[in-house]
Amino acid sequence: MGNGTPHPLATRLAAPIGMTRWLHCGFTASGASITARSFWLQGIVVMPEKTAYSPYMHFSRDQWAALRNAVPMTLTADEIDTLRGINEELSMAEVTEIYLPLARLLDLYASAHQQRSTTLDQFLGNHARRPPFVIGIAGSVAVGKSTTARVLQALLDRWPTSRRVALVTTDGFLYPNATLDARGLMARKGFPESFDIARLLEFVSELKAGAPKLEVPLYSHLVYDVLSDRTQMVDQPDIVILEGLNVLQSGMDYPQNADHVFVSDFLDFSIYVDADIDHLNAWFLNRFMTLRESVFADPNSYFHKYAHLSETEAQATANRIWRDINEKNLVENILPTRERASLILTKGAEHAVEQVMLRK
Ligand SMILES: Nc1ncnc2c1ncn2[C@@H]1O[C@H](COP(=O)(O)OP(=O)(O)OP(=O)(O)O)[C@@H](O)[C@H]1O
Ligand SMILES: CC(C)(CO)[C@@H](O)C(=O)NCCC(=O)O
Repeated sequence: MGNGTPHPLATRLAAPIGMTRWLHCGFTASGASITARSFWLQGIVVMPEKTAYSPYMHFSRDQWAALRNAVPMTLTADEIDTLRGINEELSMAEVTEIYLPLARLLDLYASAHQQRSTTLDQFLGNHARRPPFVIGIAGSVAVGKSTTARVLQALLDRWPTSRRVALVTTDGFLYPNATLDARGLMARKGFPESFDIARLLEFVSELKAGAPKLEVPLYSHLVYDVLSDRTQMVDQPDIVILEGLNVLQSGMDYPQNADHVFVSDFLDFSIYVDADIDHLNAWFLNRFMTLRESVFADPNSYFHKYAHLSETEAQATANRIWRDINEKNLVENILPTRERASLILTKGAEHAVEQVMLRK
């Protein structure tokens, strides 16, 4: 532990970002000297989050929602149906107040990126390059990354600039269960060592070079494994949304990655979806209990073995999986990457975004 690496206990203290939250920092000389109000707690420097040096602009929900008014945006009934299909619990207020302004911002950034690429093409005398605008979405298991990614894909896909938007999840780059099992890593799914990071880096590097027809492995939550007979084709889209708990992790998190190139080196914009750890636990539990009534009944489901459990046993199982795997991974490997994001969405108990932080 040292040199800016947060102590696990320190990250445990980090509640969702807000006016009253205290932010951890490690044993760095700069961290210790920034604020006179910092104090020592069990060997950790703890300091108020809102320092004069915050690299973020903070928006309340209302301030953020107001940013959609600059350009009037309307959704047709069909488009609303599409979004309902993504997640029945998603409220339309959430789409119009949070995701529409965000899609507008991303569209502006994508246009600027296109102009920059054209300038570079002129300089290089190479007009064949088609590098996409790559958006990363990071956050805990069960925070709603997939829902956020699908809503943004649907909105950007229908945007008047009509760009082609591909959605890729890094879950496809997990090692198959057979490999994880052989390495004793089945209880470490989602941790850095469970990913084929070299393959993921090769994909993002080729993607950013504008390569055509890239084949991406697919993960199934139903069978709880990488699919051996299906892949996804990514063929020079204009925008790629790369969703996964590891998209902001650095080379230091991956000792197996000797090159020290990061996935985030290939991202043009990144979003961290954040929520209080107690909300995350509740959402994971709710999802587990809902799946138990539907998907677990399917004999192909990896969790079929849990279908017969009583409600109390099922809850205990879900809480154990949360505590021993997903919460641990969040505290040790995901939460420490939050402040690397270009934008942080902080959700409240009902999934409504309460605060938006955008890098200056
Ligand atoms: N905006 C939202 N409004 C209401 N419910 C939501 C929203 N986003 C996600 N949820 C619910 O939260 C749970 C987790 O969402 P989702 O599957 O999108 O998370 P995830 O971060 O992609 O998780 P994982 O990493 O496990 O795939 C689901 O039950 C989903 O229905
Ligand atoms: C596949 C991941 C790692 C991320 O989506 C996650 O959903 C997962 O399976 N975690 C392992 C523990 C669990 O079964 O929830």
